[in-house]
Amino acid sequence: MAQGDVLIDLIECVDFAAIKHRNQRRKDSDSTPYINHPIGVARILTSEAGIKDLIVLQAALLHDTVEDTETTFEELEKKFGKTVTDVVREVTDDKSLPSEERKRLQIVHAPTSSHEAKLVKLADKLYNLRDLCKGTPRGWSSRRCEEYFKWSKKVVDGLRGNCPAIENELDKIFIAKGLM
Ligand SMILES: Nc1nc2c(ncn2[C@@H]2O[C@H](COP(=O)(O)OP(=O)(O)O)[C@@H](OP(=O)(O)OP(=O)(O)O)[C@H]2O)c(=O)[nH]1
Ligand SMILES: [Mn+2]
Repeated sequence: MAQGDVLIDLIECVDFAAIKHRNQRRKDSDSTPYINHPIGVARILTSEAGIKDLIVLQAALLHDTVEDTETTFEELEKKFGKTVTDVVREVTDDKSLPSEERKRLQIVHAPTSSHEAKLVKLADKLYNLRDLCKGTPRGWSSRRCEEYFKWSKKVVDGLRGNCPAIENELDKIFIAKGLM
């Protein structure tokens, strides 16, 4: 694919995700716009892990649109194609399930997910854990934060061997939290 076409495809994803997440905010003290998260996840993949795979970067930008907005997989497939959509599908929790079950399934599904989905999930976890290191999300107890670190370690253990740069950064956090 020509470089110009790659850039067009990426900007389409940034624009689509920005529109879909436009009314959402992160749970930090600044109520940061939610779109900072998917953009930051894509940036971890490009700037920290050197990933240039367009499918992975598109999936990173779109990864929370179905889970957290009214976006459907059909809509994604029509606009961005089946390959990107399948990666988003792999990293999307089924919100109809109770939270405990969703958390359990992330641990179960991590080891058998595709390489592309593992990369997105690793960057997603790194971004969220860095946020947690900066402050407690609105409405969270310190116990809930601790549980999130422990659970994340179990998910990440199933994603290992796919991206040393990101795994190394995650390990620094797990070591600092006494989990390794
Ligand atoms: N650390 C942190 N997380 C925030 C903040 N604002 C929103 N989030 C989102 O909260 C989710 C984690 O909170 P949970 O309570 O465990 O997730 P749930 O809402 O799906 O049950 C993450 O979803 P996710 O990206 O889908 O990842 P995952 O945790 O489901 O894998 C994360 O993006 C914030 O300020 N700090
Ligand atoms: Mn996310």
